[in-house]
Amino acid sequence: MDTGTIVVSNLVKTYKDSYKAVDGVSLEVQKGECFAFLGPNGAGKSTTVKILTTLMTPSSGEVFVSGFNAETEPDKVRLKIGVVLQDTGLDQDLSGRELLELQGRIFNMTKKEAKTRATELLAKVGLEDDADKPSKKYSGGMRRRLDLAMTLVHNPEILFLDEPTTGLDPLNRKAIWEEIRRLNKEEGTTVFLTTQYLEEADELADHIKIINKGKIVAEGTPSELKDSIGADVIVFEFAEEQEVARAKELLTDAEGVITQEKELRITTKEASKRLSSYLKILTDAGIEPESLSVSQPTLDDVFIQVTAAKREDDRG
Ligand SMILES: Nc1ncnc2c1ncn2[C@@H]1O[C@H](COP(=O)(O)OP(=O)(O)OP(=O)(O)O)[C@@H](O)[C@H]1O
Repeated sequence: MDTGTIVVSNLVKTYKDSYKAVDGVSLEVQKGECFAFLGPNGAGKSTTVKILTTLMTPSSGEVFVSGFNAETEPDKVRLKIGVVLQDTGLDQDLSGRELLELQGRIFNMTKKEAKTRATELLAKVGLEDDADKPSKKYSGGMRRRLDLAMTLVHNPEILFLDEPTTGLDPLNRKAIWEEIRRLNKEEGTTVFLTTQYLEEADELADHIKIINKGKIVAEGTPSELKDSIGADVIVFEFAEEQEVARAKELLTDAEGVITQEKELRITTKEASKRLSSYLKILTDAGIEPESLSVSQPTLDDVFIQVTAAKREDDRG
């Protein structure tokens, strides 16, 4: 019944210096769902993935993966999951085919079974033509496809992907997305994804949670998250950062104001009505925005809004 599910209750991870990298995270992923975990650098995503994939033990809380306790039954969990971490460190002298066959043998396949599976997977991820090259000659995109194929050898029920497309060009990113989507939608593999690309989460995920400083700060489907902003976004761009700070001081009655470099973003329910009064306040004070726009919120706006507190803190 629990096959392909992830249940995390009140997970806490405190590193030696007593900093809580994960601070009471709870989440559930259903079988066949694509779940995305978003957060700024250092939010606690990789720590969570390491605990869910049995590479690290929690300080407290419980984690069940495919019905098995990740802390007390790690071997059972490992048989059910495939993991693509940020740096996989594959043996670069071996070819893609050799690495896949070796992986098959690690999962107790006969030589013949491992060969067949390797050929099948090379075709699946589009690496047939380069199957026999040493993997050190692979491009970044090819290596990511090989990483993905390596995790699929034993037909995992759940796939953990830690920033699967970081560093890839748009074409390779799209190819990886298609493969993830196919695995998820056609083969019913549960996917747990961490990403810094909101576009990636928007494209792939059924459900998103945003983590900041170890705590979940927002959650929902991509459209629920966008709707949660409940308003339009006015973006002013200025020539100088000082003008942004000055504009923020002047627009005292604006709610949901976020500044980022030369941009000032206002999230408001009455964008068109308020725009002219905001512009007047600014121009009266001698500040001319270089550009302005009004748009529907994107996942970026949700992300910027819920993680803004962290950046304000970082600036001190
Ligand atoms: N082994 C460790 N010892 C001590 N602190 C650590 C360790 N690993 C991570 N941290 C700290 O825990 C916090 C969460 O780190 P984590 O790597 O989980 O974040 P992340 O969301 O994956 O970030 P990124 O997007 O940069 O990979 C950070 O403040 C990090 O510095």
